[in-house]
Amino acid sequence: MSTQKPIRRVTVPQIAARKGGDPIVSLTSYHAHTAAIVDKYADFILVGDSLGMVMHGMESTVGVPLDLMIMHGKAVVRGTQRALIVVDMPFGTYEESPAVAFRNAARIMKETGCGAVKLEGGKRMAETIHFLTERGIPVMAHTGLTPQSSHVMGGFKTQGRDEDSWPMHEEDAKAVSEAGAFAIVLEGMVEPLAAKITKQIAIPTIGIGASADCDGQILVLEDMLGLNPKPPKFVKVYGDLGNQIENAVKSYADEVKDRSFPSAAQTYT
Ligand SMILES: Nc1nc(=O)c2c([nH]1)NC[C@@H]1CN(c3ccc(C(=O)N[C@@H](CCC(=O)O)C(=O)O)cc3)CN21
Ligand SMILES: CC(C)C(=O)C(=O)O
Ligand SMILES: [Mg+2]
Repeated sequence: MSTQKPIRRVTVPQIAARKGGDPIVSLTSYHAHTAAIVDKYADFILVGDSLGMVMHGMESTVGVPLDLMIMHGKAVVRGTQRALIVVDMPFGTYEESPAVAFRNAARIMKETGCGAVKLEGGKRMAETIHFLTERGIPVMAHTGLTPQSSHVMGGFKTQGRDEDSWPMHEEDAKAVSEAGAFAIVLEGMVEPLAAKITKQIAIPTIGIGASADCDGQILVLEDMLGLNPKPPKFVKVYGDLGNQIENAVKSYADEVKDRSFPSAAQTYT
């Protein structure tokens, strides 16, 4: 029998209470073994729908199925014990009505064991965010550059370049905060707008391509590890995994060809 006490995960209220406090650390993860590493350092881990592009080679996040989010969500929950796990609701699973959103969010939570869901949209999603949170589903909001709307926006476009659009972005953030979201991702917006919104609203802002003044930051893990050959400008590359993987694969290929792999250590006698 293990005497080790189970480690309790970071809770939604603990994240919400970090407004204006110690910066919230978060990364995406789609995979059990990498999530186990991220779990030691992140307050929450996002199973993002960017997995469609990163893991499955899709051109956008629009084609990501709910079942795929659930499969990767399960993998990350199994691989972790400490961080709060947040799973993205994919395009088409929440926009139609609060009732449809509830049905799909409840499925995500029951089947993965995650602690919260995230969905894209400001004012227009406020009613749905209220509906979910009133019924026991914590919601992280996501405004600014919302990749699921890339077909309407004409691509992945930085938001707030034109100061006339600032009031709209400020109202979006205020609306989701008042609707009950416990935190909000601000993606791809000019720095002063993200800083302004962070000061105005009561919930923590999590920046990606936004501002160092946000209450926390998030990046796509594979981007910051150096696996994405063409990362967006807002990514800081902390690792060199692309080259490390290539060198390892090349060594393996060489050793297979010259029969130095497997050697005695890797064979059953
Ligand atoms: N690997 C990956 N990383 C991400 O951060 C990410 C995804 N995938 N998929 C979903 C969205 C899409 N994201 C993106 C993708 C590209 C740009 C991009 O190319 N931006 C331009 C700026 C364009 C402008 O200024 O309007 C850039 O040069 O960085 C931005 C966000 C962020 N998310
Ligand atoms: C970039 C983050 C915020 C995201 O939504 C994702 O990875 O899908
Ligand atoms: Mg996403």
